Amino acid sequence: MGGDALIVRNLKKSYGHLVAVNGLSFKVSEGEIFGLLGPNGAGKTTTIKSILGLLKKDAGEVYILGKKMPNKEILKKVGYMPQELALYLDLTIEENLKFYARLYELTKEEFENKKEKILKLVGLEGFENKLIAELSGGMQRRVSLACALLHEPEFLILDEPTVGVDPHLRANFWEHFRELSKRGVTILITTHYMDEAMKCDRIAIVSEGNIVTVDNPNKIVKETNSENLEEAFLKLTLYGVRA
Ligand SMILES: Nc1ncnc2c1ncn2[C@@H]1O[C@H](COP(=O)(O)OP(=O)(O)OP(=O)(O)O)[C@@H](O)[C@H]1O
Repeated sequence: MGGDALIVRNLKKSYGHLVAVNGLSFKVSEGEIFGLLGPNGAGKTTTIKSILGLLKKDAGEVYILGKKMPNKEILKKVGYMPQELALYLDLTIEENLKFYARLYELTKEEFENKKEKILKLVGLEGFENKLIAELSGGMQRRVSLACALLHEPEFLILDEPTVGVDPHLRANFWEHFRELSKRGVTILITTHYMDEAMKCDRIAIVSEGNIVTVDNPNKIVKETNSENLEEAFLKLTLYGVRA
């Protein structure tokens, strides 16, 4: 692993009186798969959106790939899969992919080359002409992931990418994430699945806008004297045990 792909310092974000992110600081190394784990409402999505500049942070500093955010140029090197569906329902899979390709300024040739590969990865070859509205929820998530990966980003931010995706494809996705990481792509991912969190190099457990612990998931299990990550997670987020 190389230098820091992401530096977050003292990030704060409130919605009115509600403090969603309460001064988070963490770093993610180049090529690392870093998970954000936390109960519903812990502040994970707010953290991600503030990192990307989609939400205006109240305080703190964020650097992605060495550049202070917000920075539009850096966003070209970032792939983002939001939790909510960011697809045009009345367009086909191919038309949605094309839309993202234009956004990321891919040439027609680059698009054609990458399209096949990406559709295969998400298990949607042959479905190019299907309307998004006609797809199942899981299939729509797969198209969203394809859109985030199309321009081969150096930094991937995935907000619960595998919700509604069947176990077989979930395993495929994770194999691909690991391959990307080996090639130096950095991945910041949120998940509620403990088996996925165990596959991360490190995780930050977030609760009520604060980081409770950041470490390798196996170490967190060990240091909280837990049988597994789920038990460690419950101890850390319900009973406030520190790892
Ligand atoms: N636009 C908003 N306006 C007001 N409050 C918000 C808004 N978005 C989020 N919140 C609140 O901020 C807190 C953090 O929400 P956030 O979506 O960041 O949590 P999360 O950890 O991503 O949750 P989940 O696991 O359910 O996706 C919650 O209390 C939520 O209700």
